[in-house]
Amino acid sequence: MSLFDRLLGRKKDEETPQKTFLGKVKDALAPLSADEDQTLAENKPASTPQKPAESDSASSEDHYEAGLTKTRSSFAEKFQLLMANFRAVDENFFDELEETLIAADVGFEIALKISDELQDEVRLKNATSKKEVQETIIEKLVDVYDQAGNGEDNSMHMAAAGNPSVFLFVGVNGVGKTTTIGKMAQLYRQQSKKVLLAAADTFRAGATEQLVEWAKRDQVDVVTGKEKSDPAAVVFDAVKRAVDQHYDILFVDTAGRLQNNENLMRELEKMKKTITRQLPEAPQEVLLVLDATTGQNALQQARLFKDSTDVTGLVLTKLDGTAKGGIVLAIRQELHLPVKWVGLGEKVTDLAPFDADQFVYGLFKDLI
Ligand SMILES: Nc1nc2c(ncn2[C@@H]2O[C@H](COP(=O)(O)OP(=O)(O)OP(=O)(O)O)[C@@H](O)[C@H]2O)c(=O)[nH]1
Repeated sequence: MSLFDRLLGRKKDEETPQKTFLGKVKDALAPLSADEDQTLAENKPASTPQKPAESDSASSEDHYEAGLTKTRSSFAEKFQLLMANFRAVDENFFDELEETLIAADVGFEIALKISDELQDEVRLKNATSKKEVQETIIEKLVDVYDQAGNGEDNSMHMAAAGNPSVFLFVGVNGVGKTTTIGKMAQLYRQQSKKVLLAAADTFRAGATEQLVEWAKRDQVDVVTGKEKSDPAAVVFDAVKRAVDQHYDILFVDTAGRLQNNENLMRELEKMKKTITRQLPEAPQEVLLVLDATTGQNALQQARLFKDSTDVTGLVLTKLDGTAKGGIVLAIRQELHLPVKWVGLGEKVTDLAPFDADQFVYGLFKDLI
């Protein structure tokens, strides 16, 4: 069944009063109960990628829907305006469609591609009425979105049993690295993981205190260094402690800004080598954190980091504060880097594992 059909079914279920929306969505999106999921997770070899099971899937759905409100309503509004002015399937119409897509930050090239493919499809289906055209467009958008993520591995990679998993967080300053670590550490700790944080952003005054605050709130341990000290030395101490004291997960917070990008990338490489020297299989994840509110700028940053370091996945933060959620499509289509987590608010609970179905539903719900 295509993603579009699944979403359509979900929408119909939502409108059917006899079964609750939540119940239906659970059937459609979560074939395993939390218990089954947990049992399966326990039976998997330790190297199998895992994410913390959602302790409350209802809240995850609510988060997606609420977190994507701005993008959804902004796109729906523009799209409805486009359709309200619909006269015929002509060049004018497709020009306006391109503009609507670009405004949602799906990216220029993708907007053109979608528009071209749609022109073919609308003709092929001989769609002329407003309703037919609208349906074809939404189906195509969902389809393009789904295809772009084909074969994408959104799971978190974990170390073999007995070794700590190391997650290195990179990204420019202010994107939400520290906040994401704070939220994620809490999630894993709730799963009874022994969690250690490393404050390797020794560059920015206040960065260490911020992480120490999170560690207190999460009730997890943290390794710190002096301001302006060598971040690799902090990483060295943290990895050593993680190994010696049998931690399950080590989160490494890094600086977002140095004198220049070259220095920043060199510093990251040095940290990675420090990790690998002690734990050859680590880091299991190098997560690039991007601020969704910066739209195409985020894409530019992703290109830069992807070229300089082995990014394994993305965390897209602040989706709640932007109408530019279409950026996920641009990232998927262009960079082929899996989005692994999304930040949907400032609270500790406002972090969710990326779920394509929930995301697309959150985007197009009002138009399906
Ligand atoms: N609305 C919203 N705000 C967020 C989200 N994630 C982070 N923030 C906010 O973004 C701001 C910057 O977050 P930080 O975690 O300090 O960013 P950073 O990347 O560690 O910054 P540097 O330490 O300067 O490199 C803070 O005010 C966070 O509360 C999110 O998902 N939604």
